[in-house]
Amino acid sequence: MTRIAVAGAAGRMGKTIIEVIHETAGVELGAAIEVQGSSLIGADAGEAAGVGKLGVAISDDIARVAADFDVLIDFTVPQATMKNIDKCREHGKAIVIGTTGLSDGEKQTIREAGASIGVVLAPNMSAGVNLTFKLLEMAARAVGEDADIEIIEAHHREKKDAPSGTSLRMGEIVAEQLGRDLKECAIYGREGITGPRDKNTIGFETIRAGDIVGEHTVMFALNGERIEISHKASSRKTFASGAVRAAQWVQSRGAGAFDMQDVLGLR
Ligand SMILES: NC(=O)C1=CN([C@@H]2O[C@H](COP(=O)(O)OP(=O)(O)OC[C@H]3O[C@@H](n4cnc5c(N)ncnc54)[C@H](OP(=O)(O)O)[C@@H]3O)[C@@H](O)[C@H]2O)C=CC1
Ligand SMILES: O=C(O)C1=N[C@H](C(=O)O)C[C@H](O)C1
Repeated sequence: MTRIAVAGAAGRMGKTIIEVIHETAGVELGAAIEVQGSSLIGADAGEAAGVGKLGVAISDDIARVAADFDVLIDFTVPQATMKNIDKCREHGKAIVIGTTGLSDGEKQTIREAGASIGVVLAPNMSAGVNLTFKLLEMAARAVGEDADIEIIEAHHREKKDAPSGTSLRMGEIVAEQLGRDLKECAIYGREGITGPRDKNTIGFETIRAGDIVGEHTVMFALNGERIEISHKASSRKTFASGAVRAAQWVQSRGAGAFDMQDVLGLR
């Protein structure tokens, strides 16, 4: 049995993860964490998630519930994730991180925690997106040098970070295959007299609208044809199921820094 704690328990992803834990054999909700001052501290996490009473009160202090879980799943904000990684290190707990908008330095600190605890960090926990990453490697190798490459992503109106963590990872994968540095070749949106397109750039377009769960398209445009590799998520359960699977996987792995390619055996 894997006992899971959920950070950001009252958030969109936190509630969905609690729902998936409730529906999945071999896992149980051990603890639920929310930000200090939240009106839901002390409330039942199952009731807050809409699945009925689970007997787990939402806490604002990981230290106080450390004996109740094996793996923390964190879908919050970078500032909270960085505090949670320290707490997990302190208490010897594995962690699965889905939070996006992390800086390069923050990602490096998270990976370094893998020296003492199990860490899975991935901007997208869906099996479909992780398969898409492999297709992008193939497409970039086959036509990337000759193509104009554009990455288009769409998410709900409440999303805090842009471009999405997934689209940035897609850009990195394509750039790596082409021997380019994404930091130098990325163009984020266009406006004004931009002139003709520089062939070596990778463009990003961001849409924020309505309740879109998460959509990503990478376009490889050539003369006379174009290839579009797309993924469209229609339910947050696809991410939540991946996160729960990662929690079970990392519990049996021990220390190390991993991503969903490792969890899904796609490396
Ligand atoms: N890797 C993946 O597969 C996916 C990643 N994501 C990412 O997950 C993150 C969360 O997304 P989403 O659920 O939509 O966002 P929400 O804003 O709905 O949820 C975030 C939750 O974290 C809470 N929170 C903030 N600070 C803390 C803290 N210190 N301790 C505990 N909880 C805290 C927030 O509380 P409050 O609102 O009170 O501030 C909120 O309830 C984003 O970075 C998003 O991009 C999303 C989907 C899939
Ligand atoms: O905030 C979201 O909702 C999502 N964020 C992730 C990202 O930034 O890539 C993944 C997913 O598309 C949903």
